[in-house]
Amino acid sequence: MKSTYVENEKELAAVHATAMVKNGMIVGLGSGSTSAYMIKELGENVKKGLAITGVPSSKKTAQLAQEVGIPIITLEEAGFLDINIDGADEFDTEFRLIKGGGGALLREKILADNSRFNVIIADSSKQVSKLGAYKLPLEAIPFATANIIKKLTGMHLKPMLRQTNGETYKTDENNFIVDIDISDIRDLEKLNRNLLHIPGVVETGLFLESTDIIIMGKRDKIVVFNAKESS
Ligand SMILES: O=C[C@H](O)[C@H](O)[C@H](O)COP(=O)(O)O
Repeated sequence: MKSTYVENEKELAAVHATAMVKNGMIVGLGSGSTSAYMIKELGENVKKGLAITGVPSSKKTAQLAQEVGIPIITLEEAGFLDINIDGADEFDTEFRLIKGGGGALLREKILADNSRFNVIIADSSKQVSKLGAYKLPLEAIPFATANIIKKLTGMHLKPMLRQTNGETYKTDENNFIVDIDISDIRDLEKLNRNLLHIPGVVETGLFLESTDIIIMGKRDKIVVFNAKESS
């Protein structure tokens, strides 16, 4: 069970971010517990008259959005998103993220890539000076996963095939997740390129360039990091 203050920080950041969602917008809806706060708040705003459409990044998020009354459409129907709001497992001072703790990294990265503006919402435990205390998730196709794991072992990345309740975890796209240890890696851009070169690795949870703003809850305050202001 997470401490109450972490939950408060998540909710603070999530609610703050919803103020950026205006009438008529198409909104990318992230996955995970922080995004769930954002989706519930947006649902409240929809009940009060906010006219938006959501594009969910996972089946779980789609279900929650429907439960709280946010009309949802597919990415194909949307074409492009006005804003995308999502959580993160870690972020550093260069606006780089590890995502995919909940297994939704592939659709999340596609939404981030198809959005005009990307907002990350997080509690303060997600802020790190160096990415990698959290394991980096990779999405891999089942046919290739055993051999991918051998390659990753050879790269000293300590791969672990993700399991839940004794079964191999499957993503919404019916792929597997392999979690790797990147704590010793210095050049994340190079690592990401190398990982994506392995046939059968569909995507990585490294989000290196997509983030515009990070909204972080810190105790009872909000801290906003703006990528434009820092570059
Ligand atoms: O796959 C899951 C997503 O990338 C989440 O955004 C990430 O794991 C953060 O989740 P939470 O808000 O529950 O910490």
